Amino acid sequence: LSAWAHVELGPPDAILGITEAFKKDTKPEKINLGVGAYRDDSGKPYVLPTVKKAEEKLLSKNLDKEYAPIHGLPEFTGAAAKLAFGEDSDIIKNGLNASAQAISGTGALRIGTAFLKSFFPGSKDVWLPTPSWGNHTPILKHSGLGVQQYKYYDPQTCGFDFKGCMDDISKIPENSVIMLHACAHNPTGVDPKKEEWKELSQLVKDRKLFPYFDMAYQGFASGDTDRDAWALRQFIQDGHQVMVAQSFAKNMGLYGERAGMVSVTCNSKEEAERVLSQIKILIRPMYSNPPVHGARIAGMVLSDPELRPQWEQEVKGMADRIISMRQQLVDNLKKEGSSHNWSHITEQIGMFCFTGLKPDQVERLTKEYSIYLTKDGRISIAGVTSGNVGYLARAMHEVTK
Ligand SMILES: Cc1ncc(COP(=O)(O)O)c(CN[C@](O)(C(=O)O)[C@@H](O)C(=O)O)c1O
Repeated sequence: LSAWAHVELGPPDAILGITEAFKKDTKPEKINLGVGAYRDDSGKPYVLPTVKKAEEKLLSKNLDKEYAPIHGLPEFTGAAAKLAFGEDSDIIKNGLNASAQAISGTGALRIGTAFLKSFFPGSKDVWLPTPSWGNHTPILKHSGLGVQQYKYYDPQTCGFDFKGCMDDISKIPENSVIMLHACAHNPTGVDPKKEEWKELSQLVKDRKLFPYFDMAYQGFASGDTDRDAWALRQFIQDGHQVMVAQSFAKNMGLYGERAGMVSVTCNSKEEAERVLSQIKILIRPMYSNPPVHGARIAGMVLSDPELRPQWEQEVKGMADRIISMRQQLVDNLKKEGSSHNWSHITEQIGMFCFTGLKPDQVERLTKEYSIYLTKDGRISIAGVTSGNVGYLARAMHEVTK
């Protein structure tokens, strides 16, 4: 009898499994709106020109392939910290951030939650918005933490349930961890307004909650990297200690290079050194040290005086294309004669649109039109192009008549 006779076939991943199904579909008009990966207007993956330029510069340096430090390449972690906290942030000036390169945003969340499990002095429950990124719960469970939820999305308006969110947060037990999406909330695309963020910050402080920011889309939401880090920086300005997970998958197109970082803000340089030492002890038995190529690219793009401004333009270009696709989708839905209010499609921000489609309507889009999206009705606007937006609008109109 095989040792694995008892192993059951697990379900496909709710998000990445959509791409697997899409690849099997042979219909020419098929559209993949599942995974949050940017495509240009011809539906092709986009390698940023600054990333290509950085790779050429790196190649000419003939670098070795030695191990990176456990907590990553300093030329990456230093630049990534400035991107998140701001070029002239006191956190950076006073060395108050304990920052470790991670295996993209997922790795940053995994290490950060493992650190919370071992060292957070309060509750081991982490409070997620409802809904949140599908992988947040499995990551928290992997780290041995509990998962609780607070209200966030309002299905009636397809917008932010600010009142419900504040009510729920006011009931979260003190000294718990609260997960916040810094910008471009996944899966809803719904972000609090600045005034609402300020009230959330005050309430999180009153409740003595610890904010863990997941910032996977900095620059990709509004097109401006400072604007997209506003909530994180506002919380820090309001005196919160924070943990933040960064990803360069979307804003630098480094999906498969797995470049990310986890940072914890501390009260002194000495405390940051103690915290980092413990993060390194968590990393070493997990994967020992991170991949160097993506970090070298990201570090160079962020700090090279010629590449940095170009990159900011490229990120803005991606954000702008998505914003214009949102508008074109709404215009086409109107042209199809849809009587629904689709204004949430242009009010939401970032990679995703929470359409409000019901599971049976989602099912029809896939079965009858070969349009692939997650069961919850989330579509990646990055998969919409001027070539397929008309077909998408017609299909959405047909299934929502
Ligand atoms: C909120 C959030 N946080 C972290 C990540 C991690 O990303 P990475 O590990 O690649 O840096 C994603 C990516 N989420 C997806 O875009 C998505 O929801 O489709 C997709 O990449 C994924 O892995 O699910 C995300 O949406």
